[in-house]
Amino acid sequence: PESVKRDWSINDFEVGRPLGKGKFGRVYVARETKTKYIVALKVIFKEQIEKYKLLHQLKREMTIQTSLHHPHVLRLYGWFHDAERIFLILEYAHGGELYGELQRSGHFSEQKAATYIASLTHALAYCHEKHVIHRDIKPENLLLDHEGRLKIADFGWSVQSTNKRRTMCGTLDYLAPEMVENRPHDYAVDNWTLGVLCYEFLYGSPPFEADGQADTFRRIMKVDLAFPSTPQVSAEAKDLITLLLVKDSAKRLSLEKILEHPWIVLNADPNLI
Ligand SMILES: Clc1cnc2c(Nc3ccc(N4CCOCC4)cc3)nc(-c3cccnc3)cn12
Repeated sequence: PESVKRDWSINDFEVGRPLGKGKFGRVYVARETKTKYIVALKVIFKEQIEKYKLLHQLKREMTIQTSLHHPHVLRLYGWFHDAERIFLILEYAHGGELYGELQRSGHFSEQKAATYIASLTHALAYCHEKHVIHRDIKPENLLLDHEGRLKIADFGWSVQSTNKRRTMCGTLDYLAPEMVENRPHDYAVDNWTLGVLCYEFLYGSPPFEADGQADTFRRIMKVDLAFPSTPQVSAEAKDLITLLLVKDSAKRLSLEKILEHPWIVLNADPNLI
């Protein structure tokens, strides 16, 4: 859209309520004055970026995010800055946080979980094609559009919403063993994360959750995977999770094979993928 070439300023927007706040700033819903187009405006304070020496990472993340055009990846339309703040002009996800929906419902149906996993798999296949890995996917970074379509909304600046939430920066829950051990990681970390998310969508909490980070670390390294007896989950779903939560990254089910897995084929809603 025309946003790509124009240089924007805060005067082009009527800023609405805050959607969430985080370490680096806040996200607001906003309306572009001329077109009345609704966007999300993410405000990042420069002194925070300088203090944590994150300008390089921010630039890299923004360059990546601007180049990604996929129905399941939240768009970054552009950005501008003033003396003390950087503003990111983002696609507004009308449906809010997937995490909120998971908290409210406890766990998702197999159809909803399979649809979200299929959407994520397509988005990750696209990201890998563009040589983008480790999108740091966790429920906190997943949003929904007005039709309930999943949007990956992360470029490293995940924000904690106003509703109660676990400490995001601390959680190891979604990291693959090679990440946790700080070994070189490749695309397959995202396949592991899909296994963690699939489990969490179906059971309501991640598979290696533990009281302390050290215990979570141990459970991840051991791949200490157990399936509770409730809620009732199909054998196919457990099969897919087991094929993804494999310590040897080379042996994890590929993104293509995930989309061919019987549980996905039988349960994912083709209209929402
Ligand atoms: Cl980036 C970006 C684009 N769109 C959003 C968005 N959208 C959104 C829509 C609707 C509702 N509500 C709908 C009615 O019930 C209450 C919530 C919330 C968020 N939220 C956040 C967000 C939310 C929480 C914490 N940190 C960020 C970031 N976003």
